[in-house]
Amino acid sequence: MTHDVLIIGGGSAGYAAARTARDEGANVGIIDHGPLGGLCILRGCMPTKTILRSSDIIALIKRANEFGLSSVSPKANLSAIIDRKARLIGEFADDRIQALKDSRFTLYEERARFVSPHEVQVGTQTLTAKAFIISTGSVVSRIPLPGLEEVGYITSDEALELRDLPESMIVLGGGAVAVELAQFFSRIGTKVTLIQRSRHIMSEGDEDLARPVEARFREEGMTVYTNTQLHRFTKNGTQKVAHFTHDGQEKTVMAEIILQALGRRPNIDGLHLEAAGIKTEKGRVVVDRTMRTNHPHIFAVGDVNGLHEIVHIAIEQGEIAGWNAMHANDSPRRYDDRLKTQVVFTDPQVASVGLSERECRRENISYMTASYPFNDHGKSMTLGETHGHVKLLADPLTGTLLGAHIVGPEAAELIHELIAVMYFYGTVHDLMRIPHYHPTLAEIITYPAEELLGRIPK
Ligand SMILES: Cc1cc2nc3c(=O)[nH]c(=O)nc-3n(C[C@H](O)[C@H](O)[C@H](O)COP(=O)(O)OP(=O)(O)OC[C@H]3O[C@@H](n4cnc5c(N)ncnc54)[C@H](O)[C@@H]3O)c2cc1C
Ligand SMILES: NC(=O)c1ccc[n+]([C@@H]2O[C@H](COP(=O)([O-])OP(=O)(O)OC[C@H]3O[C@@H](n4cnc5c(N)ncnc54)[C@H](O)[C@@H]3O)[C@@H](O)[C@H]2O)c1
Repeated sequence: MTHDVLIIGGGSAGYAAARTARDEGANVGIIDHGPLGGLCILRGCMPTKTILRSSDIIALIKRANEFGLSSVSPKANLSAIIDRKARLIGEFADDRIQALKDSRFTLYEERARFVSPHEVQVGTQTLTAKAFIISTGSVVSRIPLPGLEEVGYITSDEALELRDLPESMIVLGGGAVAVELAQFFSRIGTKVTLIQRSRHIMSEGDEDLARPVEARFREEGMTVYTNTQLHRFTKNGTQKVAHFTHDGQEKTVMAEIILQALGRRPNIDGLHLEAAGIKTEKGRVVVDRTMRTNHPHIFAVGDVNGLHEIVHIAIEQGEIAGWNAMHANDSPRRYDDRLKTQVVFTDPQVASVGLSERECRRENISYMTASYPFNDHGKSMTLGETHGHVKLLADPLTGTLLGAHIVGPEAAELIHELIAVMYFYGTVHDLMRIPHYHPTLAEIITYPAEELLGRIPK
């Protein structure tokens, strides 16, 4: 069987590529061994955000007194939370499965492997195509820490299926998976200890964004160790024990369950990329800005290229590859990460777009920055949501926004004004001219903008 475009992996990136290539007139084949639906829907973005809603609500109910309401002692029913998640995820997955099975595509529910740069084996069939788009996603990294495999652990996959509330949990790591799930379990009643190697959680971002989240975690009763080195894991009866160094001191922590959230790696297992001569580097498929691999007719998009494991970026890359695959002789579309955005859905939320201070320093980019705290902002005070701040980075001469970062209430929503302004190469002057309703959380953006405006040479 021959196709114009063959997509290997029908998750968010692959489906976006398939739809785009189809709209450009391609005869598209999609190969996915299943379960169909993709990480974001089945075990990523959507299930985590669904269960976090329950833990956010319970945390707010526990603060009833603060708002002049009689206190209540809510209790979480983890099994019911998982039922709600399963119901919603089932609906989201059904929509995606229907779309993949649409007659506009040919769906092969098989595992794919390359036989040559122009052929892919699925079951007993060999498929050929003018272009291939690899979108096989990522898998949890196995980290060789002594004793960890032997004592056993769960990953985010199993954490999203637990029905009995663990009494205690050690969370390894301080990335997005670790912090979102750590706060979920802590808020619904598990005694959580989070162990992070770097000096602060969410170590890819600026330190000032992590500190308010760590403070909130500790206030809520979580134990957070940063700046650690994990040594080994042992068992004490049914308890699992982590042995580590913290600030130079030997420590041990015991818990019923270990959640291993030490990162994911591109999923190239069993694809036989070598049979097609596709270049990889540190386990990721190497691509250029047009999403092409070292073969111009083979593309790789989403988590499998290891650029950013974020779903809207996976979709954007899929659309770029789907279009480029059908326009080999036109000027190619390119992926641009100027507006790279990430949100972590803790409370307070953390949202970033564009450059961080760390990136500006590393790349020698001149910038000026100003921050404003939510605990001095009227609307957040009325809401009782005063953790965190807004930080803007701008060009010191022109005031053009280079990056924007929010740690605080509704950061995930608030960041979109800044994404829009940056999309149009807007400046701090623009932020001051755009009307902001009073009293809103969004008004806070004007305070650091005003400070930066005052620093621009007249
Ligand atoms: C717990 C968690 C929470 C997350 N939360 C968020 C969030 O809130 N926001 C956000 O932006 N991102 C989030 N992410 C990241 C996001 O889910 C991923 O970046 C995104 O889903 C990746 O999409 P993809 O299309 O690259 O891969 P996937 O969706 O994983 O698709 C890969 C597909 O390839 C198929 N496949 C694999 N190998 C083969 C093969 N050999 N042959 C045939 N088919 C194959 C698989 O069955 C799968 O359907 C989260 C991730 C995790 C783990
Ligand atoms: N809200 C969101 O958008 C969201 C939510 C969850 C996941 N994701 C995406 O999924 C991807 C995977 O997330 P993740 O949190 O699993 O990975 P990650 O790479 O973001 O974090 C892994 C953490 O483990 C630590 N670590 C790694 N090896 C270690 C070792 N040997 N000892 C001690 N610590 C070690 C790292 O310092 C880091 O803090 C991320 O890229 C993230 O963007 C996004």
